[in-house]
Parts: sequence; C-alpha cells; structure tokens
Amino acid sequence: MELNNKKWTDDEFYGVRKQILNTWETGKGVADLEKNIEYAKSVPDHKNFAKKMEKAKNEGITLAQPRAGVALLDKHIELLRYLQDDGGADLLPSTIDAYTRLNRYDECEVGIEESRKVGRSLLNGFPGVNHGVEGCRRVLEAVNVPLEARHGTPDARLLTEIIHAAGWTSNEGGGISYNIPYAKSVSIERTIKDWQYCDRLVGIYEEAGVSINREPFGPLTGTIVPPSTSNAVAIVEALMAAEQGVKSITVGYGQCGNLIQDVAAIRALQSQCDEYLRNNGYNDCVVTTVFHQWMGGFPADEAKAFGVISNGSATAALAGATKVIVKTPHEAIGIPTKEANCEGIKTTKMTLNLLQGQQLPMSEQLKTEIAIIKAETKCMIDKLFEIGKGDLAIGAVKGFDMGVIDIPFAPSKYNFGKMMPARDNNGAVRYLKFGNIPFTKELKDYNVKKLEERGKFEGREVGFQMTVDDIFAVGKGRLVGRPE
Ligand SMILES: CCC[C@H]1O[C@@H](n2cnc3c(N)ncnc32)[C@H](O)[C@@H]1O
Repeated sequence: MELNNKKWTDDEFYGVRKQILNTWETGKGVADLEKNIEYAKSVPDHKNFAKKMEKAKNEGITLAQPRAGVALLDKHIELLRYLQDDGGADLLPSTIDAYTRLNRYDECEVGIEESRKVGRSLLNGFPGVNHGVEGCRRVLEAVNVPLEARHGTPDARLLTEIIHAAGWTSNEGGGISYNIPYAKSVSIERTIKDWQYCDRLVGIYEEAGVSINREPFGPLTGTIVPPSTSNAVAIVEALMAAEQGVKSITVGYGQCGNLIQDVAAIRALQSQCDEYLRNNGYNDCVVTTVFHQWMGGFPADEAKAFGVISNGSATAALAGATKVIVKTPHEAIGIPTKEANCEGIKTTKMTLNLLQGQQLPMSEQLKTEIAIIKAETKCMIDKLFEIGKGDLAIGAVKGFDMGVIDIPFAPSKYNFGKMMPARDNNGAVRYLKFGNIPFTKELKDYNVKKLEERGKFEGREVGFQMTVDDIFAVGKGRLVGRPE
C-alpha cells in the first residue's frame, strides 16, 4: 500500500486487520469488532479518557497520571488500585513491557511464567497482548478512573486492537514519536502506516459513538529536546491522527527546566495544534496537553528527587497543562516500587492542589518565547508540507531524511542526527547546531545570541561541551551545566 496522508478505506483497513489478528493467539479474542465496540460503549463516562480530559480542560485543572506496569495480572490490578486509592491518581496507565513493544509475545509468555515462579515481576511492564482482551477487561473493571496504554511500540496494531476492545480509552504513541526515540532501524514509512492503522481503528470507534483519546509521545528522546522540535512532531502526529478520524488528541511536551520556556511550550503547543488542525479542515477535534515531568537524569537522593517532581508539577499547573505525567523518587534507580510510585503521585497532587486556579500570567518574556517556539515550529511543519507536495505523511518521511526535523540523541538510523541543543544562560534549551533545520536567519541569530550570552557569562566558547555539561547537570542537582 502506497504511503499517503489519506483516511484508510474499509478494504485497506480490514485487509490489514485480518493479518494482524493472526500474529498472536489472543488476536482471536478481538476478531468481532462489533462486539468490541459494544463492550467499549458500556464503559461509564467517568472512565472515558477523552471525556475526562475535555472536562479537565474546561474546568482549567491539571490531572495527575503515573506510569505503572507489572507482569502478572492480579499484581498489576493491585498496583493500579493502590495508585488510584492511596496515590489519588486521576488517570491510570498500563505501562507495557519491552518485549511486547518489540512484538516478541513468546518472550512475554516466558516472562509471565518466570514471574509466577518467583512471585515478582520479571518484565518491565504489563504484557497486554499476552493477557488478551479478557485480562485487559479485568484491569479496566477493577479501577475507577480512565485507563491508557503507555509504551513505545513501533508496531502497536495488535496491542491497540486488544486494549480498545477492553475499554481502555486512550493510547500513547505515533508513527514518529514511537519510532525515532525507540527503534534503530524501522523505517518511518513503516511506522507511519502502522500508526495510521491504530488511528483508523480509533476513528471507527469514534464513528460508532465511542470517544477514544490519542496521545502522541511528547518527550521523544527526553534529552534536552528543543520545544519547537517536540511540538512539531506532536502537531504532525495530531494532523495524521485527525485524518484517520481521531477526535480527542492530547499533545505532549517533556519538561526542559526553564519555567518561562516550558510554559511557553505548552501554550504554543495547544494553540498551534488547534490552528493547524483548523487550517487543515479538522474542525471537531478536542486538543488537550500533557506535560511530562523532567525526563532526563534524576538525582539518586530521594529528597532531591521530590524537588524535581514538585518543580515539574508546579510548571505543569502554571502552564495550564491538562495533565502531568508523574515521576517517582526511584527514577534514578529504575522501575519504582508501588510505594515510591504512590509518593510521586501524592507529591504531584499536593503541588497541583496548592496551585489550582493559578496560571503564569502573560509577560513580555513569555510572549517572546511563545512567538519563537511557534515560528520555529512553523518553519519545520510548513517545510514538510512543501516537500510532501501537500501530503504530510510523504513530507514527514522525506523531511526526516533531509533533516528538516532532527531529534537529538535518537537511536534511529532514519534520524538525520546533525542538530545539537544546549541551554542558554537561564537554562532555556536552544539550538547549538542547526543541521538542516530550515529556520529563518533571525531565528538562527536569536539562538546564537542566547548561547553567546551564556558563553560570555561562563567565560568559555559556545560549543558541544555545554551540551555535555547540561546532560549531567540535573542529576548533579542543577539545571545549567556550568563548567566545573
Ligand atoms: C518514556 C518513559 C520513561 C519513564 O517510564 C518509567 N517506567 C518505565 N516502565 C515503568 C514501569 N513498569 N512502572 C513504572 N514506571 C515505568 C521510567 O521510570 C521512566 O521514568
């Protein structure tokens, strides 16, 4: 099938569906799409992700959502109920394990078996495909808030069929955001097509009256990604999802650390995503935003980790993000215990509650940062439309090949890999090397000027050593990687 940014026909969709459902035995359990939709229709409104996100946006509140996932079904249910009841999570995940993300369901079977033997999770997440629609429905029926699959799966087609048949009304990911940061040699054409399938499935549920939320993965490599780079990817994935019939879209952004720039990134993301959707004829989408607490290196000291978590929560609230993704005091170690995960949520909710109703007021500085982010984002997206001759999917594939969008520190061989970021003297993330990103001269000059201010302050050359120092800075307890 040729790649293009057009809604799939029924023949195209159902042709692929038959083949997908045969890739693991649990695919049989979701063969009847009508029955799947009937079950999803039975999910009450308070457990519908799209509805809860829209309500939060209208009320101006920021919801808290953790990450969580373990191998065994009963343990996973116990974990989610604990995070809901003791932590106060407004929304729940099921973080899917790495084998599932690579479609290695046979390894999941082994992992589940071994986990049963030793009585603890030997998988780094919940193997949703192996537990099948029955298992995933048990998870949904055991909790009282909406449920989302969070993962990093280039080919999530079978997982998506199963989770939505189980009444999970949100799915994270996208053809770019779950490829470039997660895979080494999967083509962007392949993953855009596979995620068009996932989005078309959501469109079919929507057309049958079941609202389902889609969340492109905002942070990407989570390593000082400039806001306009991650905003551009989020908006491109939102546009491609809308073409397949998705109506509820949560665009995301990973905290960078300078308060004004982070607030500007969320404000720019919300308004520019609305604008691009409207200008491309998608007038009935509901766009919300998600702010990911700091995704880079964390301090091992738990008290300091709580400082990072609180800081991220405050930024999310002041930005007016619709939801915030919670980190835990075990971030520097790895997968958190349920207690540590719970503490991360409580710290987050305490900060959100204290700031409820407060948002950072507009200022000259904030206005400038919003304008810079929007202008940089526009340069990238409009170039994709141009080289795709109006087709965004074709433009995205060509654009990555040309370095029009270039994600720092990405493992994918399809990423251009010439752009390099670094923080300015206030910690805002700027472009140190532009690679082939098609910025205007004034935008390039702005970035250069901001980095030269830092060089002058630190008494050193502007260069890659700043980037290296910035990567380790937060783990060492500061934002800007000052020379030692
Ligand atoms: C892109 C997401 C990275 C974050 O995702 C967390 N994460 C991954 N897997 C699990 C899990 N099974 N339970 C709780 N958190 C998890 C990591 O700690 C990191 O912060």
